[in-house]
Amino acid sequence: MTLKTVGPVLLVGAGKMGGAMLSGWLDRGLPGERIIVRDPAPGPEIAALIAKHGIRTAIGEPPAIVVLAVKPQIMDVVLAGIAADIPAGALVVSVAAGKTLAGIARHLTPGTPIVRTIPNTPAAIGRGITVCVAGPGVSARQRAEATALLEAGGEVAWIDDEGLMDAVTAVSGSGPAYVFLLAECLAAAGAEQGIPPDLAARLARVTVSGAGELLHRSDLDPATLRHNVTSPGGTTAAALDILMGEGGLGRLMREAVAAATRRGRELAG
Ligand SMILES: NC(=O)c1ccc[n+]([C@@H]2O[C@H](COP(=O)([O-])OP(=O)(O)OC[C@H]3O[C@@H](n4cnc5c(N)ncnc54)[C@H](O)[C@@H]3O)[C@@H](O)[C@H]2O)c1
Ligand code: PRO
Repeated sequence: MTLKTVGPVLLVGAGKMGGAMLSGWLDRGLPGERIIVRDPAPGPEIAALIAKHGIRTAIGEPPAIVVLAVKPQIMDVVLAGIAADIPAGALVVSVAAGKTLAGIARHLTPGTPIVRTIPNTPAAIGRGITVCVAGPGVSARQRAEATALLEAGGEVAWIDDEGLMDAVTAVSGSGPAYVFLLAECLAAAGAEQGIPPDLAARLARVTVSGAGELLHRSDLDPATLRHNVTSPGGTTAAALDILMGEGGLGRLMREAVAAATRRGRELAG
């Protein structure tokens, strides 16, 4: 199945995540006329995409896929409002953190096929990863259709155990924020050592994105790439003694991912 034949797709919520997915779909050739966007307050960039690509904001041809990309906290209210507009047999794809298949199904006609997913914002440039779990009644064709749509944002992985979704959210859904924080902290630390702030920010940005690109292109694992930077007794080793020491990045990351996983469970509602 190709992206060009997917849909029509109704996107409910075109904020940071829905907007990133929309950009990915358009960049990779989903025609604007096969997309409907429902968002009471789209940002200027989304409004510009809607105008440029002739995207509809009201339902005409019934959608074959409905992508739910509103905040988990308002999902129940939004679902109650749009349930009647979801045609029988249409596939519902949720990207909401925490919200379970059963929690979404409660609002929909019994038997509605639902796929719960967690994408991430690099989907905007086709470099994200989306993890999916299918509810009962999702056909092989609908799985293929969901995969084609989500692959516009990068890689797609299917899992069978919905219980893993909160941990997945904590790793790949939230993960880009941890990497951006690393760039912020690296810049701030460089400035503290006397580098002018603008240059420190540039060094951090190019270093983090360059290291990410090297990881992306290389066949080597991250530990080997790290070893390749680390001369025995050198400067990197001195820094890694801190970062890999007790209370260092390993422990902080474990605690951070555990906290995000717990929060996902709370958001189930
Ligand atoms: N941002 C991420 O990195 C990320 C990653 C994975 C999953 N998610 C999930 O994506 C969902 C959206 O998160 P976000 O970060 O894009 O939030 P956001 O606030 O940027 O976007 C939400 C959008 O929903 C719109 N909206 C509000 N009420 C609506 C309604 N009644 N009908 C239609 N649209 C409505 C808002 O105007 C806004 O544009 C959440 O459920 C979140 O868990 C986000
Ligand atoms: N952003 C959403 C949140 O912070 C879900 C993963 C990334 O809850």
